[in-house]
Amino acid sequence: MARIYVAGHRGMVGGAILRRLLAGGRDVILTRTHAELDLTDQAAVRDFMAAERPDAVILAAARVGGIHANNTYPADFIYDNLLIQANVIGQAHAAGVQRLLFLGSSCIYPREAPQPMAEDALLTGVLEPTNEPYAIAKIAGIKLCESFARQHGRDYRSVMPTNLYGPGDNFHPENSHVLPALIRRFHEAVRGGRGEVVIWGTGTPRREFLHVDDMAEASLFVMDLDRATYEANTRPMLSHINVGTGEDISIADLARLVAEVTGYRGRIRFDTSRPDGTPRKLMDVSRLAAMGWRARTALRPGLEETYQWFLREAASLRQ
Ligand SMILES: NC(=O)C1=CN([C@@H]2O[C@H](COP(=O)(O)OP(=O)(O)OC[C@H]3O[C@@H](n4cnc5c(N)ncnc54)[C@H](OP(=O)(O)O)[C@@H]3O)[C@@H](O)[C@H]2O)C=CC1
Ligand SMILES: C[C@H]1O[C@H](OP(=O)(O)OP(=O)(O)OC[C@H]2O[C@@H](n3cnc4c(=O)[nH]c(N)nc43)[C@H](O)[C@@H]2O)[C@@H](O)[C@@H](O)C1=O
Repeated sequence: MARIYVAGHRGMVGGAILRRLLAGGRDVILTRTHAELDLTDQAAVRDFMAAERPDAVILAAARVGGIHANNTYPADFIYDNLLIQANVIGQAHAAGVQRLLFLGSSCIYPREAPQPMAEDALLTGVLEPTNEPYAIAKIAGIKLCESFARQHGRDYRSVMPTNLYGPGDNFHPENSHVLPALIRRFHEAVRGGRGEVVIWGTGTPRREFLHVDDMAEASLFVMDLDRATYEANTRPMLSHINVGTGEDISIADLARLVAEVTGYRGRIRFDTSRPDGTPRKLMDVSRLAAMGWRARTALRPGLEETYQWFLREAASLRQ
């Protein structure tokens, strides 16, 4: 019976990981809301870790947002995420926590990385400008875990998720990621009888979408790997492991799929004054596949399930 602290348990990924851990019934789960424990506050995180001394930490708390949020609030994205990561990872070590899983992001890879992007593409080229501050913070998170492993023997691991979606997502009209943003926009167009929906950019970028329940399963799979297997598959630097579906779709085709799922039959217009961001960021998921994990949820059923969740929860969505 391990005591596991899930940081960010009210978020989309943290919530999915919490559901999975509770369903497993094996462990005692520690949680704190943002109001109870601000992870940018080093003294508060130090006191929490010293008092609770969890056996393991899953770091799914972060300042998170889509291309517009990243492009508009770069200081918030680099500063808050550097603080959250340094505090949680550094104070976990100080409190003697031996096991930790850090969630990074696919944006850590160079904008022009060969596709699909393998783990060793990290730091081989310039990053996508629209989310470079956030990406730098995430790269620092990987290096924090790796360094506490090398210097202090900690078993601190990192997974790099591709774009995620599902229940508990952020559907904010401006600051969310593309998939939830389109669900909300097409839904409101149908309800409002509108004949046109505007999509940002050219529609030509491609994205890979992993359902958050698959991400939760993959996170615990990596967490439970024996250390020798994890280290053998993250050489030379004990670094990180990609998590994705291995398939991508253009934003234009995603929009058509969301239109079908929401019953929208009007026109789609592309607002090319809005940025496209990275042209493509398909993850090479062969390392994780070689260790025995693959995504199971196809995009169409995953989208339909997410839309049903959206309809049930629309009244209480994060604004
Ligand atoms: N969503 C995606 O497409 C992707 C996500 N990821 C990564 O996965 C992880 C989880 O993302 P996701 O679940 O989508 O994000 P969410 O925004 O849904 O959840 C983030 C959680 O972190 C909490 N949080 C933020 N700042 C603080 C703070 N200062 N102190 C305490 N808690 C805080 C939030 O609480 P509150 O809302 O109350 O502030 C929220 O519960 C992140 O590391 C993200 O970078 C990686 C790739 C893709
Ligand atoms: C997970 C990942 O998520 C972010 O990177 P991103 O994938 O570029 O982000 P996104 O999901 O917001 O956009 C994907 C594409 O979609 C197009 N797009 C069209 N219409 C809308 C729209 O209405 N909203 C949004 N958000 N995008 C739209 C948009 O123009 C772009 O071409 C970063 O957080 C990054 O750091 C990161 O980690």
